Formats: sequence, C-alpha cells, structure tokens
Amino acid sequence: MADDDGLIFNFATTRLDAPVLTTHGRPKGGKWKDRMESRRKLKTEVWQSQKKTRETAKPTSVAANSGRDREDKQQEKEVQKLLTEIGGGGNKAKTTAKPANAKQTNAQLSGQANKQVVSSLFTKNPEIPSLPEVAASHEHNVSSNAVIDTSSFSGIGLDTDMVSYLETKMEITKPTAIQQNAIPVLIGHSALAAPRAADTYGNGSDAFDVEKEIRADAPEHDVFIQAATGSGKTLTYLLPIIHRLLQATATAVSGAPPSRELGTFAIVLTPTRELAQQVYETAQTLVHMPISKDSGKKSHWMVPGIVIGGDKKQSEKGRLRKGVTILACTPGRLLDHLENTKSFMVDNLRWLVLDEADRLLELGFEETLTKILALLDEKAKQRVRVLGRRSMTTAPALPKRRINVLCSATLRDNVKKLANESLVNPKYINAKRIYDDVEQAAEEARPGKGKRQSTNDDDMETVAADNIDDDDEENFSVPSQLVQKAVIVPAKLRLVTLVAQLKNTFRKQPTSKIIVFLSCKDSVDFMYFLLAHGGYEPEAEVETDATDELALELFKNMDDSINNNSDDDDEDGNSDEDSGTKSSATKPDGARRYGKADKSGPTLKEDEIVLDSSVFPGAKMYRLHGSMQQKRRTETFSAFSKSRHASILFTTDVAARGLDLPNVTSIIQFDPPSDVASYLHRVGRTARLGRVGEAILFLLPSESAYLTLLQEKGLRPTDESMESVLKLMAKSEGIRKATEWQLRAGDIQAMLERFVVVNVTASGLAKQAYLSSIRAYATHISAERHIFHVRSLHFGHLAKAFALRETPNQVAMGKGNNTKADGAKKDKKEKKEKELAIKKKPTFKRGNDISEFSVGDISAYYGPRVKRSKDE
Ligand SMILES: Nc1ncnc2c1ncn2[C@@H]1O[C@H](COP(=O)(O)OP(=O)(O)OP(=O)(O)O)[C@@H](O)[C@H]1O
Repeated sequence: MADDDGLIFNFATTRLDAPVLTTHGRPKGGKWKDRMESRRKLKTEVWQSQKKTRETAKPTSVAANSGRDREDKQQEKEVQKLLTEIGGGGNKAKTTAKPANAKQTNAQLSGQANKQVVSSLFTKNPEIPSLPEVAASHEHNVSSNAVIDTSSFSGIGLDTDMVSYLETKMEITKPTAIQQNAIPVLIGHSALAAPRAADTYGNGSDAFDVEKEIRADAPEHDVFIQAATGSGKTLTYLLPIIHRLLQATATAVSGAPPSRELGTFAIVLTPTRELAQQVYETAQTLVHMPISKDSGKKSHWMVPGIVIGGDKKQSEKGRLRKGVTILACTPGRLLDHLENTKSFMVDNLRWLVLDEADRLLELGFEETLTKILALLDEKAKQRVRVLGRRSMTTAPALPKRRINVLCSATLRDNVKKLANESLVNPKYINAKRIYDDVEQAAEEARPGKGKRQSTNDDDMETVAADNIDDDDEENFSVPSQLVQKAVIVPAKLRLVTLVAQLKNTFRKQPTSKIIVFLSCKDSVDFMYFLLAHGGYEPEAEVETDATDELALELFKNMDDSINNNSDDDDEDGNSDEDSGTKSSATKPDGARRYGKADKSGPTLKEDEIVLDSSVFPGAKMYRLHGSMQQKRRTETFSAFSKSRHASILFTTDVAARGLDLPNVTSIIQFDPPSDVASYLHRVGRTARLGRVGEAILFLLPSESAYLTLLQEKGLRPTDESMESVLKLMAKSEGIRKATEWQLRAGDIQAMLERFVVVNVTASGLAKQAYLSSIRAYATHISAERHIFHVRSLHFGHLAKAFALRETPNQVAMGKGNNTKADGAKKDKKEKKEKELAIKKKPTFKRGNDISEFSVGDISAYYGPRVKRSKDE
C-alpha cells in the first residue's frame, strides 16, 4: 500500500505567518491587484504545507475484521464521526496555531481557507494489485438462457390463439426451459410435466385440448419458480393465467360467467413499481390478442390494472371499482386497498404471484405479505359464508382454489420459510426439472451436485439449476455468453476511466445501450448532469464578468495549478497560460461553450427525462432512482426501453431486478453492489435470452479481494487494466504518441472539474453525491466489510472522482467554489443544516438495503416498511 493510502484527508494546512484573513479566508484591504497577489501567494503556501502534511501523516489501518454483530453500528458511528470531523471540526479550534497532525489541521482550517486542490491524476495513487489469471466465464458459444428449439408453445398446451399471437405479434415462437417446465403445471396439467419437457412433448405439432386433458380430479399445485435472469419468468406465469381465463369463457360455467364485474382473478406482487409496470404492460399486450371466430372464447372482458405507491389512491380506487382482472401491484399499496377499499373485489381470486419473492423479503415485506395472505384467505372464507358458492365462477378451466406462485432467484432460508408457509401442494420448478420437495431441490443444486458453466446444449439446464441454493453454500450462475470484466481503478482516476470506458463502448458499437449502477441517488443525479453538460466549456467571460473577484482568481489559478502538473503539459512540453485560451485540439469531441447568453449554465430540471450528452456526442442520458416522481420514473423507464439511440441510464439498484430493458448491451457497476445477489441481478439486465452482453465492475485497489469472493460464488469476471481502457480511448481519438494517453485523461478530468467549478448546479450535486456515496459505502453487508470499509477510503482522492477541487472538509462544511453560494450567511446556515443532518444521521440500512438507502426514503417507493425479520 502506498504511503498515503490510509485515511489521510486532503485538508489544507495553515501557517503562523499567514496574512490576515476574513472569515471567508480572503485578505482584507489594499488594492485589488495586491489582494490578488496575496491570495495567490497564500494558495501556493497552503498547497505546499498541505503536501507536507500528507507526506508526514501515517496511514490509518483498516479496522480489524472481528465482532461483526457490533460492526454495523460501529461503522455507522464511524462514518458519522468522519463526516462530523471533516465537516464540523472548525467549531472546536479557531486558533491559527501550527497544526500537530492532520486532524488538527482540519479543525483549524475549517471555516478559513476555501482553496482549490488540483492534483495530478497519476501520482500518489495506491498500487494496483496484480490479479490471478481467471478463466473467462464467457468462453462458451452456447448461451445458458437461450430459447430451446425442441419444443413449441402449442406442444406444452397453450391456447392456439395465444400461440399464433405470440408468434405473429410478439415474435415469440419457442418456450424457454423454465417455460417448458412450469407452464404445463400452471395450466393445471401437471401429468404432462416431466423432467425434460422437450422430450415429453416432442415437436408439439398437435394443439393441446384443455377440456379433454384436464381431469376434474386433477390436483392443483402451487408453484415455486426459480430461473436465471432473462429466462422469461413473466410470461411463465402470465401465459397460463390468461390461457385459463380464456378457456373459462368457452366452457360450461356454473355460477356467474367470468366477467370484469367479478373483480380480480389474478394478483401479481412485485418489489418495485417499475417491475409492476412491466408486468402490467405485458398483460395488456397479451389480452389484446385476436380470438378466432366461433371458438366461443372471449378476451375483451379481461382488464389488466396496476396499483403502486406514488399514484393517486382515488383514481386507483376508481379503477378497482370498475373491475381489474389481472392486477400488478406493490405490497404496501395492495395491503392498503385490501384493508380500505370496499369496492376491491377479490372473491374470485385464483392466482397470487409473488414475483422476485426473495427481494420482497429482503426489503422487509415479510409482515406485509403475511397480512396480505391472511386477508385474502379471510375474504375467501367470508365470500362462501355470505354469498354461497353461486357468487363464484366455477369453469373447469379455472383452478378451484387460489394458486400461489413464488418466483425467486435463490432458495435461501427465508424464501424456503415463505414457501413452506404459503404454498399448498407445491412443485419446485427450475429449468432442469420439477421437484416435490424444497429440500431436495436445494440439495441437488448444491455446488458439486450439478455442473456449472455449460458447454453444450444438454448441460444448459444444469447451469440454471445451480441457482437453487441455500445460505451456507450460495452459488450463482450468469448467462454463459455474458462477458464479465473487472477494472481496478485508484479513486482519483475513477471518473476519467468511466468516461473512457463509455467512450470505448460507443466507439465499438455506436448504438450501445448502457446501464451504469451507482450506490446512491445523489450520485445518479450528479453523473447524469455532469456527463450531459460537462463537455461544454464555460466561457471565460462568465467569470471575468462576475463581480466576485475570487471567482476570477480561482478560474485563473486553476490552470496555473494544472500547469504545475507535468501530466498536463501539452505536446511540446509547454503549458497553457489560461484555461480560456486552451486550444480546441485538446477539447473532447463535441465540446462547446456556453457564454453570456446562458450565463447561469444548465440546471437540473425535475421534469426532464432525457438529455443530450456533450461528453458523448449523439448519446442520450437517462436517470432512474426512487426519489424521482413516479410519473418521471415511468416515463424514463419507457423512454429508455424504447430508445434505439446510443444511451446511458444512470441508476441505483432500483433498476437491478426484474426489469426487462430491451437490448441493453453493457452494464457498468461503477459502485460495487451491496452483495453478490445484487451483482447477479445487475448483470442480468444484459445478455438476455441468449443475446450477447458485457458487464464491467469498477473496484478500488483496496477492494480487489472482492474478485476472490465473486469467484468463490462461481462468478468470474476477468481482469481488465485501467491503463488499457485509457490508452484505447486515446488511441481511438487519434492520439498517436504512446505517452500521451495520460495527457488525454488529464484533459478530460480538467474539463469536468472546470465545469463543476463554474456551474452552481453541478457543484452542489457533486458535493451532495460525494457525501452520500461515503454514507452508502458504509452500508455494505458485514460479511463484506473487510473489503469495503469506509476507513480504507481516501477521502481526498475520492473527491476527484466527483470532479471536486475542494478538500473533504470544505465539502462537508458546505463550502463551495461557487462564489455566489459562499456568502457568510449561507455558510452558517449550510453548516448548521449539515451538522443537524449528521446528528439526525442518515438512516443506514444494511446489506441489500443499500440500494434503497440510496434511493432515499424507501417507504415512498415500496409502500410502508415493516420490521425486518430476525432470522434474515
Ligand atoms: N420464449 C420466449 N422467446 C422469446 N422471447 C421471450 C420468451 N419468453 C420471454 N421472452 C422475452 O424475454 C424478455 C425477458 O423476459 P422476463 O423479463 O420475463 O425475464 P425474467 O426471467 O423475468 O428476467 P429477470 O430475472 O431478469 O427478471 C422479455 O422481453 C420477454 O418478452
């Protein structure tokens, strides 16, 4: 580890003989020119002093990896302490005495210097560890979640009209392995379901006659569906539901015939609103199928609906009153309607699907789910008691009782418990086979029991079976055609390496659709804004014109500082004198200027869902996180899904699970996931249904042990060097000299930093993102705490990843380089607010909640939160 790799703050130091400063760190009195000169001199001295402090300070060791139970709280305390230290130290000491150590320096300087730190990108970085060679996990030509050719939908008993609609309108012709196994069971024809559905059904040339095939006494099974990401789980449960509703209209019925007035027949519960939206849209598409004449079947009465938090409850009530046949919803809102909406009729409910059941439990919805199940049971009993059986429709095609379907990626203990408690006469189905016993399913899928990473068609189903596992020996698999990479990047170079990686991806494939995962919503807002607008160079006049002298000085000094770095020298070894005169040859593609006309520069607008990028010309920028208004979330989701342009979606884990965003070519995990299951789900947004895709994980040098952890779980990203990423960008931009890739990286970093300096919005977003991401870092699960420990972060270096030139204490104090935001009053207010926020604490949630921590107030997105169960 390099000397300065410990917890050393990038604080400015003070000196005994410093000029007299105002409370804002500015020299008083004298001529304008003298003051300028004095400031410049002070800045240089502070910089030198700061350098000295850094060199003499000792690295702080990473906290010992013991006493995990206490660690969560300890970690929270530490972050709060660190934030208080870097933000509030100034209260303790206002003396200008010579600092004894870095901490003291911090305390002394806060509230005084408001200086810029422009450090070189390529110096003082920790060593990048060399990693063991990893056999690429994507060397197989066969994809593990591809559609199987040996069967057809009619072969597994699906309604003929549905089959032709799937083929002609949706271009879906062959079922996936999980569909082959689960659809017959859900259609109610489990006798036909066999370990290898394809063998059993042959080529499926004969249409399946439900009336003939379903025996009156055939037992109905609840179903547990477990399958790899992107294997078509939504259609696996929706097709049988619609199939049976359709059949019910064509067969003799006792009681009322199925109609909209009979209320809700199927409820699909999802952990996120976006997933509910997706299920709703798929159901909408399916119910609009044309029905062959004289078949007696009717589809027009089926009405899909959606109730999710964030929508107006009154309009939801109205929809429920009219009748919603297939309802997609999130748990909190469903419980609310079950308890309070009298017109919500579930008397005829025949299916309850818990999609992403493991995620629902992770989010703490266990109690809500238990209440929902109890209420549904209670309402079913009441119906028979009060109205008698006549109120029910009893078409033979319909299940005689409510069928519960659980979809989950894993068979962890909490999911097993839920399955045991809620499933009646269950079948456990994966892509390989059907089990009667949950323990047997888990046992057979343990590492060593099944093969992993298939090399041929026959093994394909075994691969997916490996996903079924228990807590002790968790093992995961990803689509075998997915290319997984990891790039180890020192903190200072993170931002520019991300830009390079994105540029390289667009160069390789100009219409790439990329998702960038970040740990918190503030980082999402910042990256979205920065990479949309940061390629526009601000006009020097904006600053010249500014009444505040400091701004002018900063703008000039900034480039002096840059020029102090040998890295930033131009081709001939000369330095530019003034950023305003930097040659356009050094500017990135598409760099433009905004000047007097839009002096204030761009701002972040709430109602904006897409931005053109100035950093990646031609590309569209999107963002998605839980703090956005529901309407914007829905619009963004739909716009990014439909986009055929080069596009980037910046998001938290709100988009990690279940979302089917078509044709995503690349996943970048810029902030590492909160646990391995999240890794699996994030990368699962690409390489869907046999398509190619790549996933790149960014790690700090101190986090490289994470790769070993991933390998232990069967996930094997190969090592990609940061240097190769930066060199490739430089080369493809026509930079010929082998040594100049560092200059190019420096240019890009400087451009983004300049933008943050002069743009009020960018500066605010950068600081907020910086602080929030440190807090989010502290929410990694305790099992991974030895890898992701907040004490191993170099706060000063990290600031550069947010294009910040302030020291950490300036950021935490709310001090900015946006001169107008620096009035004494505002400083005081901001400081107070910050201290209050730190005291009040950010709510640290554990493990998988990192994403929800990051998306802000969880109850706003997922409905009321319930207590996490103790045995989770
Ligand atoms: N048999 C099929 N043939 C072709 N496309 C299909 C088939 N089944 C589903 N699809 C399509 O595949 C995409 C992914 O399906 P879906 O979202 O249901 O996957 P999933 O298994 O739920 O993934 P995840 O676990 O990531 O949520 C959808 O666009 C869907 O229309």
